Amino acid sequence: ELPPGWEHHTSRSSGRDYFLNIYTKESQWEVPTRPAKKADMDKVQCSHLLVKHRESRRPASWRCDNITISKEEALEQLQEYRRQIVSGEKTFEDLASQFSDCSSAKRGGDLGPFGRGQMQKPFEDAGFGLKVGELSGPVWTDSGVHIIKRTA
Ligand SMILES: N=C(N)NCCC[C@H](NC(=O)[C@@H]1CCC/C1=C/[C@H](COP(=O)(O)O)NC=O)C(N)=O
Repeated sequence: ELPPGWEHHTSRSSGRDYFLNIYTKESQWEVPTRPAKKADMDKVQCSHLLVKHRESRRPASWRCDNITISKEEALEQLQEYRRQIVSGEKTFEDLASQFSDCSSAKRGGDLGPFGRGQMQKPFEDAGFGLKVGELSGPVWTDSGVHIIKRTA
């Protein structure tokens, strides 16, 4: 008998049993011993690619200690990254790791889960407005201009 919130499945490829959390859709090989955790609806998890410009609140980053490009130039760069992601030429994580002006670049842009009140408002509203897996258009904050991917 499984704890509540789990489904018992058999993997088609390996024939092994696995267990599916019916709330978060996460699966695991280990037999669950505790009830499945529900999605923490008041939090979202997002990754972002930030391009800073000379009017950013902190016009510096791990990539560049004095950022002088204009807002227009930052937007052009960001739109090119977005095009490459949407076309499938590049992955979000690759471009964020290489080009994001946020320290989260080291984690492919991942900011971890956050609730309301933590991020600058335009970023928060964009993140909470995305479906899981969806990619935002350009989002402006005092930090610069971002594209955001909601991951959970
Ligand atoms: N909770 C988590 N993971 N960290 C705390 C985030 C604090 C928050 N940060 C932001 O809103 C900017 C925009 C979205 C992401 C973000 C990242 C900024 C961007 O770079 P900066 O303008 O700071 O140089 N780097 C770190 O904070 C804020 N209220 O200022």
